[in-house]
Amino acid sequence: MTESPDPSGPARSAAAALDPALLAARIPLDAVPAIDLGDFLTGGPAERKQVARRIGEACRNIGFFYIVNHGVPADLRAAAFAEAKRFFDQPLARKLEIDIERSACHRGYFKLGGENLDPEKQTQGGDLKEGIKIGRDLPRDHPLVRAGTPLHGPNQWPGDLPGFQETLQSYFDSLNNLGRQLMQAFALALELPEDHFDRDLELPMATVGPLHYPPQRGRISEAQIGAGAHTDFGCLTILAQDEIGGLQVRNAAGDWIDAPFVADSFVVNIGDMMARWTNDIFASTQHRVINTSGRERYSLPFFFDPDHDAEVSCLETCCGPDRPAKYPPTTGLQHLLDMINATFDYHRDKQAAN
Ligand SMILES: O=C(O)CCC(=O)C(=O)O
Ligand SMILES: [Fe+2]
Repeated sequence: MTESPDPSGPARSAAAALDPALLAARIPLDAVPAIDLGDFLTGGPAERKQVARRIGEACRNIGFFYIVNHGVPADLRAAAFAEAKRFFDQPLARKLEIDIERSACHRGYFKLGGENLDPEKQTQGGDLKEGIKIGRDLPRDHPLVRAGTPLHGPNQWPGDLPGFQETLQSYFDSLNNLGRQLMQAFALALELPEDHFDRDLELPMATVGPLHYPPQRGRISEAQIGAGAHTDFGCLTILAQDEIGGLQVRNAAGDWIDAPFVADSFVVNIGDMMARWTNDIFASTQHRVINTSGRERYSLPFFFDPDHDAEVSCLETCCGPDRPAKYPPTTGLQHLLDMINATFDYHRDKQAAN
C-alpha cells in the first residue's frame, strides 16, 4: 500500500528533501480509480489537501483517474458532443474545407489515418479515427502570432454549422478552468504551494480535439486500431467519452485494463510533460482505443499544457541527492513540437520545409 504523508510530521527543509510518499512504487491497479472533485472545488484547505492526496496517489500508481462532481455543466458537454457529431456527419469535402494541413498552427480537421499514435506497430494507415484540433483562438495580430510562435494562432471554424463555434468555445473555456484547478491539485499533491503552476498558466496551450472512431470489424491487430498505444504528450488530458467504451489503459503490471464509460465523469490522465516535470513520480501511462462496438464512437479529449515559455525542469520536491533529475530542462512549446512532429507526418514535413 502507498504510505500517506503524515500531516503532523516534521516540517520539510527548504533544501529539496523528498517526501517519502512521493517515492511510492507504482501499484498495479486493476481499475482506474474515481475521485470526487466536489470537495476540492468548494472546500477549504483541509478538504482540498485531502482530495489532492488521492489525486496524487492515482497519478503515481497509474496516471489515470475519473473525476465526478467536476463542475462542467452536463448540457454543455452534451451540446459539444452533438456539434462534433454534426461536423463529422458531413461529406469529406466539406470537412476538408478546414483541413489541418492548411493551418499554420496545427488547427482544423484531420481525416482517418491523419494521426498515427503508434507508428512502430501501426503500419496499415494510422489511427482509425478522424478529428478536429481546436485551440486557444488567438487573432493574427496577437503579439505571439505576429512573432510566428509555433502552435499559436487562429482556429479554423466550419463556415456552415451555426452554433458549432459558440458551443465548442464555451466547452473549451469550461475545461480550461477545470485544467487550472487540476494543476492546483497536482501542486498540492506534490507538496508545493497550490498556486505553484499558476505562473506557467498565463496563456496555456490548450486544445479540445473532438474525435470520431468508426466501428472496426473483422480481424483486428495492432497494425491498425482506433488510437494506437501511446502516452499523451502534454501535461494533462481531460477526456469525455461517450457510452460506447473502448478505451484501454496499461497498468503498472503491463496489463491492459478497460476504462469504461462512467456517466457524468471525465477521465483525467497525466502526459509526458507532467511526468518529466515530476521526474517520473507521476506516471504518463500508455493507453489505446479499439472500437469493436459496431457503432460510431465519439470522444472529446481536452489537452492542457502550460505557456509556450514555461520552463519544464524537475520540480524541487521531485529530485534530491537520492533522485537526480532524469531529464534536461525544456520548455512547454519545445516539448509539444517534438511530440507532434513524431505523430503527424504533415507537421514534420512542414517544419522541415521551413
Ligand atoms: O478517444 C479516446 O478515448 C482517447 C483519445 C486519446 O487517447 C488521445 O487522443 O490522446
Ligand atoms: Fe491519449
